[in-house]
Amino acid sequence: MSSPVNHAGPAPGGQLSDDEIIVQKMPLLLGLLAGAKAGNLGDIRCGVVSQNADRWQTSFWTGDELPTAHSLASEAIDRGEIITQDAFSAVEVESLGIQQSLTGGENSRVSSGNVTRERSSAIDDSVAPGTPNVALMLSIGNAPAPPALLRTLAVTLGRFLVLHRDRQNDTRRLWQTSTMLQNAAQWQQLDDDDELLESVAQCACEVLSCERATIFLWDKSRRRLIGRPAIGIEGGVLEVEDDAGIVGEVLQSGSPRWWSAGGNDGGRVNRRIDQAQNFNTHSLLAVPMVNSRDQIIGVFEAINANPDDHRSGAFDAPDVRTLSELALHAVVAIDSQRTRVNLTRTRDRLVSQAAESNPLIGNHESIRELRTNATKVAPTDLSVLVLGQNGTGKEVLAQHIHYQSERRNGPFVAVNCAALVESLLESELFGHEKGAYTDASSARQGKFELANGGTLFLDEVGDMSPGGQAKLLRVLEERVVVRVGGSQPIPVDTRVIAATNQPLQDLIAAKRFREDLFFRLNVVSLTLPPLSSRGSDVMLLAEHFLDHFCRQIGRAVPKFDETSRRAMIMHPWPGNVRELRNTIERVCYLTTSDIIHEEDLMLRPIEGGIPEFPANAMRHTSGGTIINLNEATREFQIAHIEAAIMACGGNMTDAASKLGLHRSNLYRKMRQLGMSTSE
Ligand SMILES: Nc1ncnc2c1ncn2[C@@H]1O[C@H](COP(=O)(O)OP(=O)(O)OP(=O)(O)O)[C@@H](O)[C@H]1O
Repeated sequence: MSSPVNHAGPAPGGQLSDDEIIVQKMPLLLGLLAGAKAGNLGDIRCGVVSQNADRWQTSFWTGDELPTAHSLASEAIDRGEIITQDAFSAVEVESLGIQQSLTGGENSRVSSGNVTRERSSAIDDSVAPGTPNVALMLSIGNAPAPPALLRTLAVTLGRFLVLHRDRQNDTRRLWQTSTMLQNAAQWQQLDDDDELLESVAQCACEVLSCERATIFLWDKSRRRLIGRPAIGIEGGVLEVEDDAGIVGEVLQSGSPRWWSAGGNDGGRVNRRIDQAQNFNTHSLLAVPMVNSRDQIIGVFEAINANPDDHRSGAFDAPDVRTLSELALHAVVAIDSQRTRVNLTRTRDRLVSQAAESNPLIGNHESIRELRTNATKVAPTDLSVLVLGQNGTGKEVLAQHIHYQSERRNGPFVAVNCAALVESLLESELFGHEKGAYTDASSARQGKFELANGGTLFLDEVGDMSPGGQAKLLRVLEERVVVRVGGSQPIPVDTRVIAATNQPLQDLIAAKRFREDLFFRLNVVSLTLPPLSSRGSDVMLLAEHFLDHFCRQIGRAVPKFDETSRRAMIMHPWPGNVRELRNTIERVCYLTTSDIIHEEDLMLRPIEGGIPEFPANAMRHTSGGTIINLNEATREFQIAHIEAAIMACGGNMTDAASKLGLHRSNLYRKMRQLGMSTSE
C-alpha cells in the first residue's frame, strides 16, 4: 500500500520536510508513551525509516539502531502487516487518515472542468510513480511492542505527516494557482507565437519545478506533433509522429501519462529527441490540451522533475492536476492569440483597402508638396485646417493624413457642418442624452465620441453656428464632450481636421467666426489649389476615374482622343475634381465607343471661349500666401507648357509649334523650369 502523496516543490515560505516532521514529533509521541506507561524512555527503542527513490534511510532512532531495520521495514511494507524480528515489531506508517487524503483528496482534485474531470480516472496508482514509504519499529523492555500500541503510534505519526503534507500541498497549490493566473493574464498581451509558447513552457517549469517543458501542437492533416519551444533542436522545429512515444499515447488516449527512469518501460521515451538535444530524460509527464469544443489540439509535456523538490524524484498526482490546469490556461491563450492575430490581419487589410480606395492622385508640384506636408503633419496630433474651393479634394487630403497617422486603425468620421441646422449639428457632434428633445427616446453618441481614437473631419467649418463654435472650442481645449441635455463630461481622444472653402479671415472680421477657434483649428493649414491650375493632373485624374468607373460597370476601358484631351485641359473646372469625376462617370455610363471624343464629355461651354492659359493660374499661391512675381511666372509657365503638351496628346513638336517655340527650345525651357523631359 502506498504512502500519502507528498509534494514539496520550491516551498514558498520555507517548509519542513517529512524527515524534519518525524524528528520533531517522535520524541513527543515517545514522551506520551513513556508517561502512559508511567515509566521512562530507557527501555524504549524506536525507529522510523523511510524509502525514497529506491533508497532506504533512517529518519529517526532512539536507543541502539537495529542493524536490519531497513529490511524489516521493507518486509512490513511489502506484506502490509506487523512483522516481528529481534525484539522489534514493525509496521508501515499509514492510517485511515492517510488513505483518505490520497484517494478522496488527491484523485478527485486532479483536475477541474468537464473535460479533465472525466479523464482524471485515468490517473491510476499503478502508473503513478512511487511515493515515499515510511515504517515504524518499536521495542519496549527488549521485547516487540504490542501490536495495538505499535499501530496507535504509527497512526498518530501518520496523521501528523498527513496534516503536514496537506498543509504543505495547500500552500504550494495556492502559490501555483496564483503564479499560473499571473502568467495567464500576461499571455493575453502576447501576439508572437514563439514568445507565447516559450512563456507557457517557462511557467510549467516554474510551477512544476522541472527542467523542461514543451507544447506539442497537433498538425492533424500531416499527422505530426510540432513541439515548441524546441530547445537545442537544429532548425528550431521539433516534429514527431502523432502516435510516437508517450506524447503520442496521450494524444491517442486523451489521458495524462507519466513515466520515470528505472522501470522496464524505457522504450516509451523517444530517445532520438534526447540524442538530438544532447539531453537525458529521467522523468516525464504529459497531459492532453483540450479546447472549449472538446477537441484535443496538442499535448503539454514536462520533463525531469527536480529531485530536490519532488520527494519521489518523479512527477506525482498533484503535478498531473497542475499541468492539466496549466494546459487549460495555455489552450485559452493560444486560441485567443490566434483569434487576435486573425482579427488584426483582417483589420489591417480593411484599413489598407480603405486607404487605397480613395487615393490622393496628382503629380503636380503643388500636390507633391501637399503630400510631403501631410506626411510631416500626420504623426503629430496637431489640428489641421484644409483650405480650398469646393471639390478640390479636401476630404481626400484629410483621409490621406488619417491613414498615414498612428490613428489609421481608428475611425475616420466626416461631418458636413453646412448641411445641418444649429440644434441638429450640436447633437450630431456632441451626442445627446435620453429626453434631451421631445423625440430623443434614447441617448446617442455624437461624432466626437464615434471618432474616439481616430480622426473627425469637420467640413465647411466656416458655416458652423456661434453656439456650435463655442462648444467646439471647449472640446478642443478640454478634450471632453458633454452631450446635449447631459452634464457628465466624456473624455475623447479625437484628432480634428477642419476644412473650409470660405475666407475665414473675412468671416472673423465680420464677427461670424470666432478668432480663438480659428487659431485653435489653424495650427497647420494646407491649401488645395483649383484643378485648373494642376496642369497634366487633369488627365491623370481623368484616366484614374475612367479606369475606376469602367471596372465598376464591367466595360472595357476606352481611350480619350486628342479633342477630348484638349477640351479637358482647357476646361476651367469650376467644380474642380468633383466635376471631373462626375463628367467621367457620365461618359462611362452613356458612351459605348472605344474612343471618347470631346462631345462625349458634354462639358459646359466656357464663357468667353477657351482661355489662353488655365483659369485661376494667377491665383495659384503656396499655402495661401502671395508668392513673388518670378515664382508666379515660373508656375504659370510650367502649367501652360503642361497644358499645351496634354492638349497635343503628348506630341512635343505640335506643342512646341503651338507655343511658338522650336522643339529643342521647348525641351531647354522645360529643363530650365525643372520639368521632367523624359516622356
Ligand atoms: N487628388 C484627388 N485624387 C483622387 N480623387 C480626388 C482627388 N481630389 C478629389 N477627388 C475626388 O473628388 C471628389 C471630391 O473630393 P472631396 O470631397 O475630397 O472634395 P472637397 O474639397 O472636400 O469638396 P467639398 O468642399 O465640396 O466638400 C471625391 O469624389 C474625391 O474622391
